[in-house]
Amino acid sequence: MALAMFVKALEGPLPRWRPADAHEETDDAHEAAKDAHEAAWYRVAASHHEDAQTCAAYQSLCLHTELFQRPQPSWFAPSFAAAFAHGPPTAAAVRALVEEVSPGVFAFDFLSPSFCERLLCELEHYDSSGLPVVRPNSMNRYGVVLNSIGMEKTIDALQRHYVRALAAALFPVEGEHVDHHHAFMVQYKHGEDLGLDMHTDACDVTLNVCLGKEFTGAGLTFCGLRGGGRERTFSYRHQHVKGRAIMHAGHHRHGADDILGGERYNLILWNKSSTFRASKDYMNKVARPEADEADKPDLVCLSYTHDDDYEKYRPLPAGVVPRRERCAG
Ligand SMILES: O=C(O)CCC(=O)C(=O)O
Ligand SMILES: [Fe+2]
Repeated sequence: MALAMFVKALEGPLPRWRPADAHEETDDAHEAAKDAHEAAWYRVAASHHEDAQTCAAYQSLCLHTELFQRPQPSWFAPSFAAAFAHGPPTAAAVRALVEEVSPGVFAFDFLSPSFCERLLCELEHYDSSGLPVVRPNSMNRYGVVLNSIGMEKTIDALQRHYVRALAAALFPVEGEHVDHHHAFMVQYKHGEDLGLDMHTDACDVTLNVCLGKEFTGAGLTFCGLRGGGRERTFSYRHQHVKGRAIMHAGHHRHGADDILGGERYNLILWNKSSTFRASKDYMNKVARPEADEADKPDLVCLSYTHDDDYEKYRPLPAGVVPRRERCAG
């Protein structure tokens, strides 16, 4: 019976449950909802199917097959590999490995320069393969989602064996047990995206590591925590260094300053925790208001994507549609 239901589910969405005495007048509404539900299911299924085909196709084209397997100690900076040589380090050892460069922002040497170069070559090779490119999110017009090219298992292992211990030690509430993720590469250069508007991440704990290449400008500006009362107050400007990573809470407002010259590529891992997301702490977090627009913000902390009062303080950047028009449309 259970097997039969499972097979049925693979064929398509299960029929929606309806109370036996549902009134006939609601039939049309129910039918419309059922159609929408089914259409959504088929869209998701088609997209999974396309992703699976892309991953399989790229396996025979990729440059470095080891990048699609378990992470190796040689991928990491020596200090990072040493800290994990005998399994995940204690919280005290994690604290000794990282530097808290600003409250809630931790920096540490993470990847070896040669690994950064290999990963970048692979991602550039993917880009020139002609296979479909899944972009990271609505804000990044370039870059690629790593799971969509076949690296999901590698990133799963990276999260489980390395990142989880860091997130748990540095963010004991949100990061106690990160267990799923969205992993992507972002890129900035003249003629493409120059920077990234102020935002918070759709995750619990973010890991952000610079892969190179050479660049000037392109700092990462931090303001406050969403709902913390000082969300739009400047706190820190980070200068990325190849191989070095930062870890911060997803609800820490940040944005990428425009690049002035060269090219910058970063690998971003949005870590999410199922346990945290089922907790009261999480419910309280999402219930907090976005930004306190009563307070006078620091100009660098304003977001044209998220703040209704942006234009009260600054003209919109060229080409940006006012938020009220975007939201009305
Ligand atoms: O460019 C960066 O370093 C950060 C990018 C970022 O914050 C994001 O993609 O969410
Ligand atoms: Fe971000």
